[in-house]
Amino acid sequence: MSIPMLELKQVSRQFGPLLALNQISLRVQPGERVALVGPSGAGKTTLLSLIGGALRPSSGEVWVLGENLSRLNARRQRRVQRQIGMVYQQHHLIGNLAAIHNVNAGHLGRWPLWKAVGSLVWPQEVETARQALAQVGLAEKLYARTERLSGGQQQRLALARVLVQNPALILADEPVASVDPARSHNLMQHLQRLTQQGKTLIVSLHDVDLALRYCDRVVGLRQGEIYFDQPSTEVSPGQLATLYALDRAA
Ligand SMILES: Nc1ncnc2c1ncn2[C@@H]1O[C@H](COP(=O)(O)OP(=O)(O)OP(=O)(O)O)[C@@H](O)[C@H]1O
Repeated sequence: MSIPMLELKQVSRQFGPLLALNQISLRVQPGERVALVGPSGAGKTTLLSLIGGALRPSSGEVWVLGENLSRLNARRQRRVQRQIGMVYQQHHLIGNLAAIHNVNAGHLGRWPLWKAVGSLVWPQEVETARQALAQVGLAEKLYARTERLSGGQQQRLALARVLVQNPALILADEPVASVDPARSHNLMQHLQRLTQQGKTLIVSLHDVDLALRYCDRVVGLRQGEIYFDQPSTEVSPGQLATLYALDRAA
């Protein structure tokens, strides 16, 4: 069997006295499309941050691409990091730069410093950036100032940056927040297409319908624990109602 893209081994994370994640074990194979759903505060963002390496577990182990994230030296950590692309609620774009510079930020883990700095004056790899923007329907926005793009366009720009990075694993934290329903479907279709090209997707979603429609596996989180983990075709309305209702009762 191939090395899992991701493996969490009894991972817990505390913030002071608060146990945000409790003994989470999860294995994700390359090419899987996994949705994290659950009520606010269930631990979805914390889980994605642990996988992305932005947070360390309080106990347990996080393995990505066969490497234990806690045991890596700086060089190997960078190598794993380059294989992880992030799409956030806030797009983390630099507003006063042209779209191309934000797209080219996807190269930063690979480009030497001189090239990254030089590209701000004389944009590098323009054709790659143009193709990535074209893939998300923004071909004509290559030199548009980022802050003049609409929220939905900025979201797609953030996705173009991930396309340029070309990671093996994409982590998306509520990527369709503050986007109208048509754009939400459009963005999810883009993400779905990426996994059809062999990438792995782990996406947190408040919209359960999107999770069921675009992901093949759904992990329900509740109060820091996995409440269910199963193919989206097998998730029942009753399970979902309980996932959210239990939290309200707690
Ligand atoms: N940096 C932090 N310091 C203290 N507590 C935190 C921190 N980050 C998260 N938490 C707490 O951990 C719990 C899980 O938060 P998390 O953001 O992971 O939930 P979530 O499922 O992503 O919620 P939402 O759907 O509202 O984004 C919450 O109780 C939250 O308040």
